[in-house]
Amino acid sequence: MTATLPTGLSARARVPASSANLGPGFDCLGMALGLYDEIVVTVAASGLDIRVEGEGADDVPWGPSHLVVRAIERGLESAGVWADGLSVVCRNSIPHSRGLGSSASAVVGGLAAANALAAKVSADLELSTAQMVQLASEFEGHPDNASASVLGGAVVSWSQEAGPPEGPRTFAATRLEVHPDVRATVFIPRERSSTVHTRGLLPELVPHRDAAFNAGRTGLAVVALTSHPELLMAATEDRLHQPYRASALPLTTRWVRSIRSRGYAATVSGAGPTVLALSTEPLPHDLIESARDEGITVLELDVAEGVVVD
Ligand SMILES: Nc1ncnc2c1ncn2[C@@H]1O[C@H](COP(=O)(O)OP(=O)(O)O)[C@@H](O)[C@H]1O
Ligand SMILES: N[C@@H](CCOP(=O)(O)O)C(=O)O
Repeated sequence: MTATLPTGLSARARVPASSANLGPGFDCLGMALGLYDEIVVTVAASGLDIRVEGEGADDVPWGPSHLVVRAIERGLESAGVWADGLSVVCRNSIPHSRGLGSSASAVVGGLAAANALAAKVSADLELSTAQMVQLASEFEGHPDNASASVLGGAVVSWSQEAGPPEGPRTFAATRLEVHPDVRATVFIPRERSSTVHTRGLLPELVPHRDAAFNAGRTGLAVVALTSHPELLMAATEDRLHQPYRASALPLTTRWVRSIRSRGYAATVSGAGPTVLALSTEPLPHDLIESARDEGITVLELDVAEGVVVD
């Protein structure tokens, strides 16, 4: 039986951004980063009232098709609860379409807020962390981003395909504890890039030697991130997606090369255009200043914990 949530019941979710792939771990490695969206959901007597502040406020729809609203509805349905109306406030700091997992953060934040509402009515209704990973990954489509925003730290995510390729998939993820010396710096260009567009540039098949190269580098990335950060340069090399996306991301590609030429590990963050640098010391001042001179926003971010609700 579906429980109806009482009017006035409220929950808040604070959800981190994420950087997917981390170089070689295409569609399977991710890291939560300390840049946050906040979502406040209150049960109303009827209708939908939505307010968006900050990143994307002028671009996203303020109505039922809003990604956060759709995620809240999915979360309520999965937890087996019903709200007669909703008031939703989104305070966004994660830039959209820059390769920092904004869409996954929106979905994880909406699901987590809905789950918190359900848990306030009855602890028995609360979805588990594994269910959150599954729901967020199937809803958003990028388990590397979604798992990082749910679990925090760095993550390895994987899926089991049941039946035909377009059929339902079971997603799972595990968290890696990032070595405390690892620092994450993001270089965020002004220009946007659509994940769907740059995924379309990837070939259906890749040479076996490139697949083997990435398998080795992905294993190495887990070691470098958790216990041997001195291996980060080799561990962030990739042949599966960055070379194919380079033509669509000239500024990003130039900055990945430029940072690496100075001896610091750098990769395309997710599908770009942001560059993620991973280092054990702060990046040189002149490097950061010349990026800023090109209009690139440079931020050193903490490796974040997963979504938090209250
Ligand atoms: N907080 C949000 N609220 C509503 N929609 C969002 C939010 N974040 C992202 N989106 C939607 O997702 C799109 C960006 O997704 P995508 O191209 O995958 O880039 P990203 O790397 O930022 O996830 C935005 O254009 C917007 O439609
Ligand atoms: N593995 C995906 C990750 C997309 O991340 P986003 O932050 O750019 O949406 C990919 O590389 O396409």
